[in-house]
Amino acid sequence: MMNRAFIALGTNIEPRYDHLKEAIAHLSKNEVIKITKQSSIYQTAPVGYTNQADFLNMVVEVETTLPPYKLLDVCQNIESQLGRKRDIRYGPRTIDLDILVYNEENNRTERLTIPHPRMHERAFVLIPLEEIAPSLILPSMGGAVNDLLNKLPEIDKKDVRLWTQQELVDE
Ligand SMILES: Nc1ncnc2c1ncn2[C@@H]1O[C@H](COP(=O)(O)OP(=O)(O)OP(=O)(O)O)[C@@H](O)[C@H]1O
Ligand SMILES: Nc1nc2c(c(=O)[nH]1)N=C(CO)CN2
Repeated sequence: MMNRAFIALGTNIEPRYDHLKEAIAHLSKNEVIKITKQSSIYQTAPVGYTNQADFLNMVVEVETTLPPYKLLDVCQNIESQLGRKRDIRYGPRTIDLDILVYNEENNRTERLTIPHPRMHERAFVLIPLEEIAPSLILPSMGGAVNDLLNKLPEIDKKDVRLWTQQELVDE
């Protein structure tokens, strides 16, 4: 069966753009995962643990025959392959892949909670997600992506802006 999932990517250790590109390449080369939509890349101020570098964030839509836990395995293997080390909670990372949504499923275990429990309060997730799926409905979170984004305080959104490849040249 074909399933639709959304995956959020984030990185704040250089070379950030390369980490995004490599993670996308790993996803694409998986025979049972097809990337069907890809947001722009956004430069975002760190949320949570704020004493760290700015992130690049984006969201992709995928079609896959993998069940949720297998998709999580793929995401975590990509994180390991790109050299992610886990130390500070919410701290710096070479790459982070979070499953935001998987079909209409609601799952709540420590290893995997879907929809992602913090996505509705994160502008760095909702802004790229809105770009590719504005009317995606998240019943457990109280509405469609564009509604959730409208409910976020302006102050949370002001530090999320489009990132251009020109900035790669300048970096
Ligand atoms: N929807 C999900 N997507 C990815 N990981 C999840 C999800 N739900 C639960 N997890 C679990 O969360 C654990 C910690 O993930 P991670 O270290 O990436 O957290 P974090 O990125 O610091 O914080 P956050 O989860 O708020 O983005 C993972 O080991 C994974 O099993
Ligand atoms: N801007 C931004 N801030 C974060 C991010 C992230 O991807 N982008 N990820 C975090 C850990 O999940 C904590 N804080």
